[in-house]
Amino acid sequence: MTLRLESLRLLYPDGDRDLVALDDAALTVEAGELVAVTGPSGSGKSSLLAVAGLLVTPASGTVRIAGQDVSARSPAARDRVRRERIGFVFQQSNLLASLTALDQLMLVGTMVGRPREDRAHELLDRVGLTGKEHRRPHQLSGGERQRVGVARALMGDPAVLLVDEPTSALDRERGRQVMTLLREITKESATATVVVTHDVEHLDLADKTVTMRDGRTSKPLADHDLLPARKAPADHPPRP
Ligand SMILES: Nc1ncnc2c1ncn2[C@@H]1O[C@H](COP(=O)(O)OP(=O)(O)OP(=O)(O)O)[C@@H](O)[C@H]1O
Repeated sequence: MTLRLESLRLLYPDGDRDLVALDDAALTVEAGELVAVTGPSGSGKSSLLAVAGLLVTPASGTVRIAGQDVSARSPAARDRVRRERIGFVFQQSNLLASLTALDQLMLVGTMVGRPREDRAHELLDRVGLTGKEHRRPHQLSGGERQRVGVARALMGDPAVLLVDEPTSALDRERGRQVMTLLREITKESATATVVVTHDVEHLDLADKTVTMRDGRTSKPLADHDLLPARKAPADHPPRP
């Protein structure tokens, strides 16, 4: 399903005036596509993710999933869309300290009405954590915790995957593994994936990159626009 954000404007009260966090921001992410959102601190990246995830209601503009305007619905209906259609992966993985990896997934499975242990095992296997299902967060590395976070987000079979700074707490190699995993999952599960990242090093793993500045989104750039030298020549045969 396609995620489409159109003409988003988001204001935060700031003394006697409003701070404009999103200003005519727009983004389209097709199913099976990973779009990176980058930009300086305070440019509106987290705000864009919060609006896309129906956590915050914009002053104007729309959030469409599969063509339907889900931003205009009642709070209860938006909660349902969030539960049934959207998966979140957070910066610090946000795992519950007392739960094992398996139980982190089962908790979300229960919340979305699908507490399937076989699916939880399958997902933990998919993110490379077979044998570590019964470990608690403090018994896992930072990269492993982040991978539990990815598996957990997939328990509800989301159409839209929203990921906030997945590599910021990881070293370069582990960060790249997590980004590679997100790319693979996006293709396999056909999610419309948005990854907010400061980490320009891994932008080649995105299908498109959008840069934010002062609440505005740039025109999306494809990988080959950003990094022409890295593309294999076969991808770009010389024009006759
Ligand atoms: N809850 C809030 N109340 C008031 N202003 C806010 C709030 N959240 C964010 N802002 C402001 O909105 C603007 C956009 O913030 P946002 O967090 O979306 O930026 P960001 O690009 O994600 O930044 P960073 O990279 O530092 O996380 C900033 O000027 C910020 O100070």
